[in-house]
Amino acid sequence: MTPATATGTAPVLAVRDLEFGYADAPPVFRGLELEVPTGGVLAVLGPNGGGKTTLLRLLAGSLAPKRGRVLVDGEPVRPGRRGAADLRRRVQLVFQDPDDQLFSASVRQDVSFGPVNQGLDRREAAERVDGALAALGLEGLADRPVHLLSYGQRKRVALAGALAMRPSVLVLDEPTAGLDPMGVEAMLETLDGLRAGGATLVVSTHDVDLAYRWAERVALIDHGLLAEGAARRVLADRDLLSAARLRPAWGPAVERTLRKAGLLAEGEEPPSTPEELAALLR
Ligand SMILES: Nc1ncnc2c1ncn2[C@@H]1O[C@H](COP(=O)(O)OP(=O)(O)OP(=O)(O)O)[C@@H](O)[C@H]1O
Repeated sequence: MTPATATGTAPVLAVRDLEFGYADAPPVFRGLELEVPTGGVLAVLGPNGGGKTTLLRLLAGSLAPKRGRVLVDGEPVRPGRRGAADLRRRVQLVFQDPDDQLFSASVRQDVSFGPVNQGLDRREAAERVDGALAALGLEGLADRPVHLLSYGQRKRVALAGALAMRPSVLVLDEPTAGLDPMGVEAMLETLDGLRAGGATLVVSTHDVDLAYRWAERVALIDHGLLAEGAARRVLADRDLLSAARLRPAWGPAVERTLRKAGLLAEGEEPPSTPEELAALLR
């Protein structure tokens, strides 16, 4: 991953004047401008069909823009297959459904696929695979057949495979979708660990409350960028949420109520879990 850098430095990824549409359909994006700050979590929110997956795939080089550019570390991605392959290596996409990503017989084989295919020597590849398995708590499952794992475990294996590529940016399509509440918290804890290590994460979600409590920045999209900025500001704006066809979050309403009741001082962070809220009200 990139070394630890503070949010607010030059963007690690940017799109400029980007246009993309699927065959025989109106463009999903036209003139799209977006920057992904280095370090921290950018959550991409929008309604069903709004273009979240399409944007993530454009950022990760698995779709090519019809017009405009993607820049990594300020450098435009070269046109053509080699440019796209370079982008895919530096920006790793983790699909929403792990079964779209996993195809090897065992967990270790699957996580090894990227590093081995990249031509790394065996020792370096094994080191990366061991590191990724450890980061995801999968050491005990390394030799298990992938198809015998639970959905949540398969999601972790897919993430480990991306991590083993040591990308500059991890792009995760709905990483918490389909997980039970404990699975969601475990996934967030893992992603928090990566963030603390300096990773840049781009995460799509429909969950406004999750983005409010967890992401530093958000991009609201619905066939174009509606707003981008600090999660606490954008997601407290009911008009913006309504324009993005999203329901208001509980978080901002709770925060407003606590401040009005004098239970939260100026500059004090609002609670981000039910337990923290309960402690504040005790
Ligand atoms: N392979 C494809 N071929 C044609 N149209 C597509 C394809 N994939 C997506 N679309 C269309 O592009 C638009 C954006 O879809 P996309 O999957 O990016 O939205 P999304 O925000 O990720 O949706 P969801 O929240 O339902 O996953 C939609 O109108 C969708 O029907």
